[in-house]
Amino acid sequence: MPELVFFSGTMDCGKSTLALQRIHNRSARGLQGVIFTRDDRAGEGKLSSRLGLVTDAVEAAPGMDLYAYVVGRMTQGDRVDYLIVDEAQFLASEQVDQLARVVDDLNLDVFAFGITTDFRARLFPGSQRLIELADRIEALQVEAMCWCGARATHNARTVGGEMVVEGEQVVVGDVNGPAAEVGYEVLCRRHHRRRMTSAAAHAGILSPDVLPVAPA
Ligand SMILES: Nc1ncnc2c1ncn2[C@@H]1O[C@H](COP(=O)(O)OP(=O)(O)O)[C@@H](O)[C@H]1O
Ligand SMILES: Cc1cn([C@H]2C[C@H](O)[C@@H](COP(=O)(O)O)O2)c(=O)[nH]c1=O
Repeated sequence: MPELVFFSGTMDCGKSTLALQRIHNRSARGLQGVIFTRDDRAGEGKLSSRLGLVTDAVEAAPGMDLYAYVVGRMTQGDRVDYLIVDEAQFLASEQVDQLARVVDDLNLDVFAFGITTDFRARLFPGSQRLIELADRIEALQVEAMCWCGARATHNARTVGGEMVVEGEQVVVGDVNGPAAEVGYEVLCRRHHRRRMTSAAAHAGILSPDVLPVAPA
């Protein structure tokens, strides 16, 4: 049975690498997929991994009907065996519904890859809909790590090196970026809650909620 699978995790946990490996393994067996992405750091119409691999992809622009696009490709005679969707968190909710329709009506596997929550630990619309509709949700086995050594489960945004909790939901960026700009760092929940990035920890800054003692 074809499936809608959501491979989810934090930033920098290997999602795009896994997407590229799936494409590679299928293409080695003669299978051809439609590769969608949205707002990849490498630029429009690119699916890139931090390991240096990159492939061309179809930009899943806002308002684009992904089901109609796939039907159009098949109607013009293109072979379509499966779909890969990277940066799936950025999809609109209705675009995820269109992916589910690809599975159910066109009998194709759809593998979606994306981060679950934003820098405020709130679901992205695309991720929320994937959690609601996916046949399976897979956590990546190569987990990203917080600076404390725990498994990283959350994404922090930094501006000028300071963790922020307000701002636009979508700001394309990278981990280990220049401190002066918008950057990201993966953290465990404890340190995300305490707003303690690696820089803050090394500076010895203690959050007020380290000791949950009510003021006298
Ligand atoms: N120089 C490196 N050597 C080995 N592995 C690396 C290196 N740089 C990045 N990686 C691996 O690539 C992962 C990030 O892969 P990527 O597919 O870009 O992540 P995601 O799409 O989840 O943000 C890192 O977690 C790490 O495992
Ligand atoms: C947490 C968070 C991330 N983003 C952006 C930053 C990156 O461009 C992508 C994630 O890409 P990755 O391959 O998984 O590293 O999402 C954002 O726009 N808003 C956020 O809150």
